[in-house]
Amino acid sequence: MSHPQTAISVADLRVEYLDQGRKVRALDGISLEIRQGEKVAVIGPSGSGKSTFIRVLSGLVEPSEGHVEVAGRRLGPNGAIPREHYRDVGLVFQSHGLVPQLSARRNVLCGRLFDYGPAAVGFRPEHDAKAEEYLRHLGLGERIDVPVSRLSGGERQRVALARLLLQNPSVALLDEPISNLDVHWATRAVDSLQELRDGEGTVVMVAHDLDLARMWADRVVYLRDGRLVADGDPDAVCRQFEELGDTVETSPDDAETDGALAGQVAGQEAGKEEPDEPLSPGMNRKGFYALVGAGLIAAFIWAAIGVEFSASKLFGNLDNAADFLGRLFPPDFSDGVTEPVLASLIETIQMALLGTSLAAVLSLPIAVMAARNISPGWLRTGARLVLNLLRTVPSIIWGLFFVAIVGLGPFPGILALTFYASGYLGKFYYEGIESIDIKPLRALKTVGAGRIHRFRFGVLPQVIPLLLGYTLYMFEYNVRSASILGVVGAGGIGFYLYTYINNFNYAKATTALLALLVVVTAIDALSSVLRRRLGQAA
Ligand SMILES: Nc1ncnc2c1ncn2[C@@H]1O[C@H](COP(=O)(O)OP(=O)(O)OP(=O)(O)O)[C@@H](O)[C@H]1O
Repeated sequence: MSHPQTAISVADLRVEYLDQGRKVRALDGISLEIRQGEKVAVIGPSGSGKSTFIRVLSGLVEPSEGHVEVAGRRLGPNGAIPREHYRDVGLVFQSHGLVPQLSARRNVLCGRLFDYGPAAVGFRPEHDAKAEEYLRHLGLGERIDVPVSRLSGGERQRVALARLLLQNPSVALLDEPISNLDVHWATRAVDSLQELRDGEGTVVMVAHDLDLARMWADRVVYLRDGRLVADGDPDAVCRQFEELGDTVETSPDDAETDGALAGQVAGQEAGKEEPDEPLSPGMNRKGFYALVGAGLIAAFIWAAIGVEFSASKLFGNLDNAADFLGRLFPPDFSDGVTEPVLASLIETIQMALLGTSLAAVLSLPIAVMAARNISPGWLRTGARLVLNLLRTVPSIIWGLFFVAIVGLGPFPGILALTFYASGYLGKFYYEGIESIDIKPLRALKTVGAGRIHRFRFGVLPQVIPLLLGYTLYMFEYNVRSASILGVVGAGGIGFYLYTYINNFNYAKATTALLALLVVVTAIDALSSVLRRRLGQAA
């Protein structure tokens, strides 16, 4: 254990990344100590290892070698970071790590999640008041309850800083936190860092502005090619930096090394553009697409020959077609037809509504179990198997099964729709859950949020609009599916369609089809408006 006044202790730190099988050394033998309360700026040209340094101190990237101790806790190698670590250590990335769907206020409040139990409802008034005070101080008084997705890059940076202030950690680590701010707000932002732990907070900040580093920092650390070039008095170190002719560039927003972290976490390279290189020896991308195209054409020909597909069969029977179409019109609108058609149409919609709602309830837990980013492998495999099975059986076959079990009527139809739609909804849901942005989740973890908090504040706001959209789409689809279940006696308008056509009452069948067309078109229009709204809310 180091001296109690030491906030950060690093000895002989080395970090290597694996980049397409090659080792890239990002940090190479860094040793330094930072005392509690010190304000340290880290400078260096692009690629010198500044972000990696911050990430190692935060516990997000493991050191390959060396000793790292932050806020009295030894980090890595291969050591899990306890949640308590993130009460003492706060982080701000250039890519903010905010939850876009939540308001600025709620994002800031997430900085205190550590103080709340998983089932807590609402935040304490004193935290709310403080969150508001910090947002106002940083010039966001008018934007407090606006979702972060509608804020500019600079505004988001200020929200992330306000969250750090509310978290009030003893060690604050910031990676280019003010790159999008003008001088006025940048100065105010760095000044506000003095408030952390009543001035006793330790701050390590990657800085791209040498003037700001000179003005604000007690000490400047200068990295180059992963090595420590200088460490000490801000004026002297910045002068050395200028004399060496280095330049500090701001990392492009969002493309910053968050990708680096993803690479580490997933064990694969990230944040690198895929080059247009040969896909396998001797084949480039164009050759690959030509091969795929030829394969598709061959598959089409194979299928057409297999089923004796021939356009001449249709055109050779044009007389029959004309005769059939002639008998469809005019539709029969007599009461004896419209009344049962309308009643069965209403039943069809009711079946689709119930089937879709039950499917949503049934498939959501299965989807959570099937999502790669949430569930362990063994559970995932089982859950996906269940969803595949549900999807494999067509709705009409489910209808036959349930008619055999519970008898004729709309009830077996509802069960058939529930089972069939669960297979699809479950797949849509888990793909939706897998597509969420994990940066905000990671950021929530770094303010000490537990699993349930991360799900409530990080996953749900992102997926709810998406899942509602899928469910609406499924309802739309189920109205169509429900319209054929009557063929097997499982309720809905299909019964009349089937009976009319079987008895050659084509004019009556046309009436039923027209009624169905009107309803399906209206539901399509309504559902696409609703889905568009949900998309905007997302
Ligand atoms: N996930 C990764 N995989 C492979 N190499 C990586 C990865 N992340 C970073 N590197 C490499 O490690 C070195 C240090 O990168 P780092 O992002 O820490 O530097 P930086 O000083 O923060 O750069 P910048 O100012 O451009 O953000 C660079 O050579 C970079 O290409």
